[in-house]
Amino acid sequence: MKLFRLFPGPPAKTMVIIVVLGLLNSAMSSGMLILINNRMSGKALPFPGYEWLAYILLLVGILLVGRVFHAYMIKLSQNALYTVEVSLLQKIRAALFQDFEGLGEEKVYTAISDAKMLAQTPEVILGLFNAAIMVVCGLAYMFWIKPLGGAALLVLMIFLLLLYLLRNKKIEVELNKVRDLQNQYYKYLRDLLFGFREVKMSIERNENLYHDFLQRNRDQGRELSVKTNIRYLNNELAGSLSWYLLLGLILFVFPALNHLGVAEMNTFVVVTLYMMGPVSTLITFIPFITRTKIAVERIEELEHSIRANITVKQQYNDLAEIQEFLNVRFEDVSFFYESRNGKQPFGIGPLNLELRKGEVVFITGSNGSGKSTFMNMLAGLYLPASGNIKLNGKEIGIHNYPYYSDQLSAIFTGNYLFNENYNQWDLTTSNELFMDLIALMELKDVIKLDTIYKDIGTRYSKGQQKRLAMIYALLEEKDVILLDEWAAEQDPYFRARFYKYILPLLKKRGKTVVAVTHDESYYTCADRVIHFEEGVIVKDHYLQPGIQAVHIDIK
Ligand SMILES: Nc1ncnc2c1ncn2[C@@H]1O[C@H](COP(=O)(O)OP(=O)(O)OP(=O)(O)O)[C@@H](O)[C@H]1O
Repeated sequence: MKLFRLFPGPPAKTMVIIVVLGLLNSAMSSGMLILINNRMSGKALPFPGYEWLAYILLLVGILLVGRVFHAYMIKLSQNALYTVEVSLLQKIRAALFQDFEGLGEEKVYTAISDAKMLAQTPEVILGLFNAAIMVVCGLAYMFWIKPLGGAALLVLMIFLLLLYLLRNKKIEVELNKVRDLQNQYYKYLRDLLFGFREVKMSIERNENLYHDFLQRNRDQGRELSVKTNIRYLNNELAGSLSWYLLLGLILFVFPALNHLGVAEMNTFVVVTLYMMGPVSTLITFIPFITRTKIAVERIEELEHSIRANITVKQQYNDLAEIQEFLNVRFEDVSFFYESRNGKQPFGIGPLNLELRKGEVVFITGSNGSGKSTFMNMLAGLYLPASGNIKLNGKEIGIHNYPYYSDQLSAIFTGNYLFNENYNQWDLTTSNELFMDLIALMELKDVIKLDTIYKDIGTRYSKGQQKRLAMIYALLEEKDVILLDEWAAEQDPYFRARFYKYILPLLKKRGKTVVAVTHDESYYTCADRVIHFEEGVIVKDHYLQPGIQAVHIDIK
């Protein structure tokens, strides 16, 4: 069964424990049933005078086995949740960036909540097994007492059960509609919460979002929920009434047909009441199977849609040996995004270029020309569809991409600042490099050293966050730094400082800088300008120091 692949430990061992515990529990529950029934009907047991002791022993036994049963179940469920969650996180962290990008964060969140749902599986299977044994025992007991009565009861039970399930199936279809409405509701709610500032800026947008989407959705949700829940209630009531139908059969029909005596009638009633709980457990299992199937499929789909076969940390990788960056070469490299709606996807290449140690290279080009796509390739985040990338002459294959990326620092547009110091940098005044970088980025009066990782989003402005990102990138002390429109959020003063002071300083310190920029007036600050249009390099040239603005040929 696919499901067991997601759980820890050998399935056989788990099954044996479930079977043993289930049998023990059922044997004792059945013993209790027989004991109560015999006491009620005045039948003698093989140990006259000690029925009370048997009763106490059975009670203690049921309690103890139940305790072990449930403790085992809790452990099994938590282990299952842990295994599924950890394996998902492992796969996600090792996933190729381009696969992750295509996935979307909602799918990850859904898979994690699916994992939580799957964690209930051991509990449900255990309960189901137990319930099945109890129902079989109850029915067998009735067959043993009166075969015909038992058979009649079984047939009626199956009929009522099928009726219940049929009605429930219809309700489930409606419940799916409620769920769809709920998903849409979250989408609109997300727009309200994340776009709150924009919502406040337009009365029309505010009114329409509320009346035409949020409120209308909630109206439909309320209407459908009331209808569905009442249907559900009716079915549940019909389900409970079914038991009274069965009891009616035992209390009135069977005696009228002279089929059951009083003692047998009592036994039938007790057994029927005893089976009520286990039968409902069996019924709830059916929708659970459907939900589990969907959850397993969704998790598997996620696993298949990400190529998670790259081991992040390997025992040995030849790129890890590289001490100094010399050059990176693109040889006939191309890349294409996935095609959507049958449209021709955007692609770049074939690209042929070499970036050398100590160069300050600007990547320029109009919007959508492929600059960021190129930067993602250069960073080792997008794998080429064809061609080769070589670092210091060593070819980068799928197995050593993480080591290639690890040689570079990068600040992307919409750069993310982490909540924790995952690199475990020394962020105290005793770290000279750190203090030097704070001064370089002119953040002395802004950074509170003890709270640097707290409230990043609110404490620092966008421009300050970029400067902080630069500090972290330079703390990595890598030879190459990639910047995607880093200066876009900086004020004119700091922008000039970046191009005219910080970049030359980085070059002096031996860094190789590749920066995407639209700041035409600073193009002269580069050693080399590479211009993109429609995914290809249309101009790649070196500048002489001190020469005026670069002339760019636009196709
Ligand atoms: N994840 C993606 N999936 C599909 N297409 C994408 C994706 N990201 C970008 N594109 C497309 O690739 C093209 C190039 O995008 P890219 O971000 O590389 O341009 P850019 O030169 O950096 O533009 P800008 O100057 O606006 O930042 C665009 O047409 C864009 O629609």
